[in-house]
Amino acid sequence: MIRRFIESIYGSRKRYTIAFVGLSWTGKTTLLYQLKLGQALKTTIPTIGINVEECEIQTAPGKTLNAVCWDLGLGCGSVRRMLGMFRHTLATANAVVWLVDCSTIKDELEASVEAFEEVLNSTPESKNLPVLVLATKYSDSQGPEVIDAIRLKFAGVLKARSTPYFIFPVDLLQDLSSPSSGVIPAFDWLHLVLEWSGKPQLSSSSMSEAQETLGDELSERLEEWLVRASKDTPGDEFLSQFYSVNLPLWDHYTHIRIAYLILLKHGRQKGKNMIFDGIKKYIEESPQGQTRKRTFHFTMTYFWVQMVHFSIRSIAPVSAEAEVAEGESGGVQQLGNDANDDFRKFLLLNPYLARSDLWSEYYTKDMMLSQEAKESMVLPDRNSLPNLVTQDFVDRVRMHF
Ligand SMILES: Nc1nc2c(ncn2[C@@H]2O[C@H](COP(=O)(O)OP(=O)(O)OP(=O)(O)O)[C@@H](O)[C@H]2O)c(=O)[nH]1
Ligand SMILES: [Mg+2]
Repeated sequence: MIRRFIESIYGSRKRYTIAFVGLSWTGKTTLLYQLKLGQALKTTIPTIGINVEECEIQTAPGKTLNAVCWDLGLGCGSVRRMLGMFRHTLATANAVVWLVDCSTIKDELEASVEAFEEVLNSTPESKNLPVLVLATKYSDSQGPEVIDAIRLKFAGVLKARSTPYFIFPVDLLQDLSSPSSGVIPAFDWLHLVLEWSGKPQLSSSSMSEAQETLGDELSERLEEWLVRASKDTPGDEFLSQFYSVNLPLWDHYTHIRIAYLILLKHGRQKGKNMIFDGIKKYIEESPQGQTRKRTFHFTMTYFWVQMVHFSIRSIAPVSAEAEVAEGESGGVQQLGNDANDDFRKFLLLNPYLARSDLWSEYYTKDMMLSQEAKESMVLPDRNSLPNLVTQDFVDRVRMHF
């Protein structure tokens, strides 16, 4: 089913699907936007969830590799923790691009190879995928011996497979046309391999096989949410039910959809207050038992508003929401008939939002459950909340295209 949603969102035009994977901070997002925008991002922040872009990569004069590229962020977790979520992408991918950071191999090479093996073994399909290993930040490293060390370590896993692989040193911050970039030769190799392998360009793996790989609790919840969203009342009606304290359920899904719809419609500044006031009112006036006598939690509400807003901006950078928020025009965006489809797309690209305990990546339990956090906004004591610096940069570049 997840595959069907992906196809309904991105269409079934023939092109390759390529998954970018690797330990944190190895350059996945930088690579994605280099390929998409032809320009390196000046700053990035750790990716929570998934970035996906359609890229047209000029691999040789007159040759274009059309690819849907998935940047599989680790959020604050490890590759192992995220495997359940990655599986459905890997099950439909035509190739894996694995990134390993040359400048940290002393500490991370071992972990990278281990994670690499886990990823390749995570689905029946990924076992047979061609692999391009990009040794990133090569100019910051000590030169060819680093690549030798990477080759040696990865050889154990790669040689045991019968599918093509290659390791390329690259510098993702260099202009793609610069000889020290290395990105184009690497993708030229991959392009040749993909053409040569003659695989259908959208993997033909049967849905049931892909489904079998979705054992993970979060994947199951995501599927449940996607079904629920497809049958849910249209956006404006859902919001009317919220304002009139008459929603059928009051659960995590409901909260995420409320935040999504209001932020989309009213922008962040006005929307945030509407969400806060609306939730307070709902808790006070809700039908007996529906909110199980929960009291309003300031920091928790702020946390989810921030995460949903961040997620909206991550997938729809120059959306009406952004214009309303940035223009501060006070305008109201009408929710279209396809609001349910948009919400499904939103969920699909931001699956981590279905984790009701996501806050624990940022706050300790003691902090979040404290009286102070309940009554006012307290800052995270584990990791800082994601912000929009990177995304704003991407938006600005995009607007010039
Ligand atoms: N010098 C140099 N810096 C790079 C290169 N690739 C990425 N970086 C920098 O490394 C940092 C991490 O890059 P990201 O693209 O955010 O890495 P990521 O793999 O997406 O990180 P996560 O989302 O946390 O997993 C950024 O500061 C990049 O500018 C490279 O090839 N050379
Ligand atoms: Mg990233």
